[in-house]
Parts: sequence; structure tokens; C-alpha cells
Amino acid sequence: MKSETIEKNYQVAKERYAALGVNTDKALEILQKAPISLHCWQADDVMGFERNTALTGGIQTTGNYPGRARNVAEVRQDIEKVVSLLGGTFRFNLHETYGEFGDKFVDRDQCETKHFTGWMQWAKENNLKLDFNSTSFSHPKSGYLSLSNPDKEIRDFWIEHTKRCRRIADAMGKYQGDPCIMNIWVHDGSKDYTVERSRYRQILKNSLDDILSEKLPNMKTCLEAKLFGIGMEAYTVGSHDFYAGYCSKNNVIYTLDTGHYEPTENVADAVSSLLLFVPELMLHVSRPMHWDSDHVTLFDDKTRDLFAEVIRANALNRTHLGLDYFDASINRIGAYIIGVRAAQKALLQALLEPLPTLRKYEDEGKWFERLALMEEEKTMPVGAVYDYFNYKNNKPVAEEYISDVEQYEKDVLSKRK
Ligand SMILES: C[C@H](O)[C@H](O)[C@@H](O)C(=O)CO
Ligand SMILES: [Mn+2]
Repeated sequence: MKSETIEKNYQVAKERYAALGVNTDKALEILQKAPISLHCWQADDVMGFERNTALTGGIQTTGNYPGRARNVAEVRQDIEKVVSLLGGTFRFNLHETYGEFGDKFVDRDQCETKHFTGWMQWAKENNLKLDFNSTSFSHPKSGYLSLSNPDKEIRDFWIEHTKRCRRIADAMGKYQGDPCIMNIWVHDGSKDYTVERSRYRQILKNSLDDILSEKLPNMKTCLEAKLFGIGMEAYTVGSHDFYAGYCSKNNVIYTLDTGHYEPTENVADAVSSLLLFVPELMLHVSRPMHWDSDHVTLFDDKTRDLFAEVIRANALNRTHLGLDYFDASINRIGAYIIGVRAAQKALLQALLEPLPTLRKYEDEGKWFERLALMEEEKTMPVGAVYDYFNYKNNKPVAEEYISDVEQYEKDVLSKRK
């Protein structure tokens, strides 16, 4: 798009929003600084680099599009490409299985900071802050139960793993001068009706109490709830109720993954409730289709609602923004960019909402006026403001990035056999 067109469109949009009392320049400043945590696992279909094991834990990638990153160097190369095509601020979200373990096999209860120093240096060089995740899936000891396993030996193995991951996250946070956000998601659950629901939840609670008893100043832990997994349809130990209770009681960050709730539930509605009782939220923005299928995040109603709720609750400074999907059926670099841009557009649209007017209408019981303005908002020129954001960042505007992604596929991804 021509520079003059982008600037002209922005001026028109700016005036249109200003007429509603909204300052587009201010919204762009906030968008620029709002960090989005890029999940490492879209690059390689959640395989990691520990050893060649199948993906387990009730999650699944589908598709066999060529160009999957096969090693640490390729993930870095891909993420550098992704970031080069995006405006804004980014973090990078690593799973433990993406460590640099060398030739010797390092089991999960043996992981150490030294396996991640290469990532720490790379992140610094690329102006990224790291986030981290313990990894309980895709391991011979994963089974159906990890931290909630009645078998002490298996449970202790996962407790040790998770404690070590927290220490690694702490070292990352110290190195980068900014807390590393460490997510704990365990797949624990059961395919069929379960009698001892209470017992496993009691065990999970005890394991978490033990894990979280260590005070680590440079990291923050968050706990991710889930409704069900593949092969774990009947019961998930770490359900929403479990973690909402645990996080509220223990002042722990709750991870809200948009793919982890009943399909007709409005996940956005959880934001304002949870934030009354937990210190912060971590978002895993995903797109479930029929089930927790982890399709690429889009600028759809659910994503827009989610970001609108964060802004309406005045909670951007208490919300960590992350993505979580893994689509192996399309170009993976393109998948990252579509998802990030969708999240940024949703955040921008939320920042451009004429909130004082809407609040006033609501207070005065003017519900027709409230509904009318919310309806008009949908077709306001948010696209022109977002184009200007990318243009100002010297990044591809609108669909221009498609050809960059195609070129990278030709030059790099297609050569990975
Ligand atoms: C790979 C991630 O840990 C995983 O996607 C988790 O966050 C999740 O959402 C599991 O369904
Ligand atoms: Mn998730």
C-alpha cells in the first residue's frame, strides 16, 4: 500500500475515533508496548528436542505441512523471521523439552539452567524476554497422572521436574531483569468415568503446595486449567474449579486458555470474575473448533470479546498475553503471524472502544444507545489504525506479509527435508 494512502486513511480514522472521544495515538502507544508471548511449540508441532517420542498428554497436532523446525537453530531462525515481520513487543515462551541437552540424554528430573543459557543469550540478542513451561507430557512416565499420581515414585519424579523448572525460570528472570512467567499445565486425567476424583485432586493440591513453597523472586508461576483432553474425556484433575480455587486461595496467577472451556461458554466472561480473586492472569489465546483443537488464533468474536474484557476491566497491567495453538497443516511462520496480528488487532480494537460514553449510557440506563454504539464500533476503521501501526514500525502492511512468508518458504522451509 502506498505511504500516502496509509497516512491519509489513518487521519480519517483518527478523526472518526476522536469524534467519539477516543485517542488513536494513545491506543497505538499502548499496543506498541504490550508484550505478546510467542509460544515456541508452533514452530515444530510440539515435538521438542529431548528425544523422538510421540506427542502425548491429550493434545494433538494435525497436518504434515513441510518445513517443521527440526532443531533449536531452526526454531530460532523461524522466530527471528516471524518477529522481523511484526511490529510491537514480544516475549518467547519455551517448554522445558526445548532445552539444549547436548549428546547425553537428560531426563526431566535432571534439567538445569545450563541447558537454557543458549536460549537466554539468544533471547537477549533478539530483544525478547523468556517465559517458561514445565513439560509433563510426551514422556514414558507421563501416563494418565503426573503430579496427581498416587504412585510416590512417579509423583516425586514430576515434582522434582517442576521444582527444577521453577528454578530455571527464576534464573531466566534474573538474567533478563524481568520476571519469567512459568506455566504449569499437567495433562492429568482419565478417559473414562473416575471414582477417585477427590483423591487425585487432593494429591495434586499437595504436590503444588510442595512445589510452590520455594520462594523465587525472579519468576511468577501460573496454573492452567482444562476441561478435557484427547483420551481424557471423562475427567481432568486440574479443572477450572480446581485451579480457580487453588489460585484464589494461594494468590497464584491463573492461566486462561480459550480452548479449555465448554464450547458455548464465553471465556471472556471469566476475566472480570477471576481478577477479583487472583493476582494476575496469563492468557493462552487459541481457537477451539468443536474441541480444544488449537487452530490458529483469528480476529473473531471470541478473541475480540476477550481483549475487550481485559480493557474494560482495566486489567492490561495484570494480564500476560500469550498464544497457544499448533497447526501443522499450513505454513508455520504464517500461522504465527496470523495469530499475533489477530491478537494485536483485538487488543487495538479494545483500546479504541469509546468506553466513557458506553459506561455513561449504561449508568443512565440508556441500553438502546449502548447497544447502538457497540454495534457501530464493529465497523469503525480499526484496520486503518492497525495498518498505520505496522507502517510506523516499518513492517509489512495488511496482506503484504504473505509474499514475505512465501519467499521464506521457498528459500528456507522447503529445503528442510
Ligand atoms: C503445549 C502447551 O503446554 C499446551 O498447549 C497447554 O498450554 C495446553 O493448552 C494444553 O491443552
Ligand atoms: Mn494452553
